[in-house]
Amino acid sequence: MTLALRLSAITHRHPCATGATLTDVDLDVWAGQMVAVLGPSGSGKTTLLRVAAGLESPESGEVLLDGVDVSGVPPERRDLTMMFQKPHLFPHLNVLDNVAFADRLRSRDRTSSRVAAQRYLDLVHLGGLGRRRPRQLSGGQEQRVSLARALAAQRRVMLLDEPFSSLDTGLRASMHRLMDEVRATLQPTIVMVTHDLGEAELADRVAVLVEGRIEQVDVIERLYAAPRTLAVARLVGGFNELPGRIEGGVHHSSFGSFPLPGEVESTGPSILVVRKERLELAPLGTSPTLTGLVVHVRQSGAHQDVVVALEHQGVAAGPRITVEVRLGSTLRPGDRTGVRLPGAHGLWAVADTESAGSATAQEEPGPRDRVSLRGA
Ligand SMILES: Nc1ncnc2c1ncn2[C@@H]1O[C@H](COP(=O)(O)OP(=O)(O)OP(=O)(O)O)[C@@H](O)[C@H]1O
Repeated sequence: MTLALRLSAITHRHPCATGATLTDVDLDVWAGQMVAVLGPSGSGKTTLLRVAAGLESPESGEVLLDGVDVSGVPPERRDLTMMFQKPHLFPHLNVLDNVAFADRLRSRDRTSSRVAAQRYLDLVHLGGLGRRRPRQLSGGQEQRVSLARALAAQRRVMLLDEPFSSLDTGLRASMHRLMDEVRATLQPTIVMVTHDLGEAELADRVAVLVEGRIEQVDVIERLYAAPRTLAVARLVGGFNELPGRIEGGVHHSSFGSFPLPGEVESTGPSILVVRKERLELAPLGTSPTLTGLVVHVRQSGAHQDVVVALEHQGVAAGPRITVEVRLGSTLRPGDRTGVRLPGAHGLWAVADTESAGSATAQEEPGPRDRVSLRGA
């Protein structure tokens, strides 16, 4: 596989901003693949795309296209195209000529650029709308035309900045299906920024950006199963958190001692992060791992989330954990219940940097006071 785009050690600071917007960001994008940059609002996603496109200059670091440093190359001469949340179609051109525009810029003759544009319009299922003006299109159609135009430009890398976030749920789902089709047909190289986990699932790999730093680059399944940091776990969502400490591959807390999978190798303060769908409610008589009081039962999509305040020394004042129940629950708030944790293969732990930070003031933590992931 060829490395199409590499962002190497990018640090960026906006003029007048107090801190850096991006810090030491590395990102590799292989030809034909799609990488999603997932992060909360303000984490620096758009700035990262703008640096790649040459619309912002980083304080340090390099942007390489096919191995060539393009840091000094202006945006219009970089082999990249950008697609935004708003389509930005040319209002005075019809749909076909909007899509043919990049070819016309490359001095291709009108007829053959229109023939090529028609193929891209067919690909986005708007083959019959070539003669319309952009104002005669719906929002979803405009975004399809915008996608066709970006594809027709045939640039090395497409940079998509939350392109579907202004569409309603149904249209967004149909754009996601279209992206799958387009990727299967043309294998474009794509970097797409999004704050939507469902959208990130379209990509081959997801780079999680939090406060300007890449916290993890992984396939989506690993983000669900093995987040590297608490920030990643919280962004992905659906994790319960039990603070404690790891010693010898076992997580210890006032709620018990739980062996961790072999790849979690650490000592020190750490938080057991357990997915809500991996927990089970268990009757009290069956020696459950934990006990607690139901405080809330709510519908979550097709499932129910049962929120349980854990008991510690007979008082239900511990952390609240959520158990996802697929078949519905007869439990009601105020009921006492047991909860069973999965075996080691379903458990994961991340460094508790907040506790580790506060420990520094009282005691000097040892050099091994962090969670590291063997083989991750
Ligand atoms: N031109 C600018 N000057 C100063 N600060 C800026 C500028 N543009 C963005 N910022 C700041 O940089 C940070 C990152 O902004 P950016 O737009 O890259 O984040 P984002 O993750 O794309 O956010 P969103 O998802 O809300 O679009 C924010 O704190 C923002 O306020």
